[in-house]
Amino acid sequence: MTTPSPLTQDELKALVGKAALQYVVPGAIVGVGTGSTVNHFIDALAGMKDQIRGAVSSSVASTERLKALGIPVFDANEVESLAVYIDGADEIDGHGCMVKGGGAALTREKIVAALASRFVCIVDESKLVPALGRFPLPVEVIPMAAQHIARRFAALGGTARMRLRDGQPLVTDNGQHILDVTGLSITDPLGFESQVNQWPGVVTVGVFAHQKASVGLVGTTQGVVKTFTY
Ligand SMILES: O=C[C@H](O)[C@H](O)[C@H](O)COP(=O)(O)O
Repeated sequence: MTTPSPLTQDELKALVGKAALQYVVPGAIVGVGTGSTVNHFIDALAGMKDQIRGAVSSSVASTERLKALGIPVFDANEVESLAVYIDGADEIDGHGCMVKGGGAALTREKIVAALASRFVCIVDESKLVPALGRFPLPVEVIPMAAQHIARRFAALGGTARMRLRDGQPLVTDNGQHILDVTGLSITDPLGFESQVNQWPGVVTVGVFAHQKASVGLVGTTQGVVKTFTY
């Protein structure tokens, strides 16, 4: 008897991306996040595009993918609210608090998530953590404030590095830069998010605690597991 080979991380992402379709409300506009897991969701969503009005997207990359598949994309200013926002995460704790921004889309992700009544987070099991802080924390900053903000993180015991692309500071969809901060211990995600949000020059901190996930769908080798619903 042969043992089935374990699923790859990408296969787990595909599994959970497809499972998220059950949260899409027919006839509605769906909030769509960014990243490799969400890309699987977008591809699956194309199969039911005739049943939805369209999407509000959190990045140029997701917008391009949605449009290429024939899914209409609305500007966030055109909608008052969304029933559901579906997005991945770089890590998620047992309370639904997340670190996001590994794909530099954190600011628009927070904006679209804020419009939604329900945040469905789709991850493979490698993203589950007992407490936030394993993944380098992305922080979108106004370029002229980068060094000042890096010093503030150093005072908290962290090390901030400018994210580079092709040897130059990465420029986000919003024309800003990203600092990736290691060495932090985020014991109070709500308080930490509020604190960093107040620093001049911070556009968005990648802790999602005020807008945490209401549903967690986790792709595991045993199938998709719903971790919590608030
Ligand atoms: O900025 C990017 C987002 O926060 C992503 O949702 C996050 O990085 C997870 O991406 P992936 O599904 O590719 O691991």
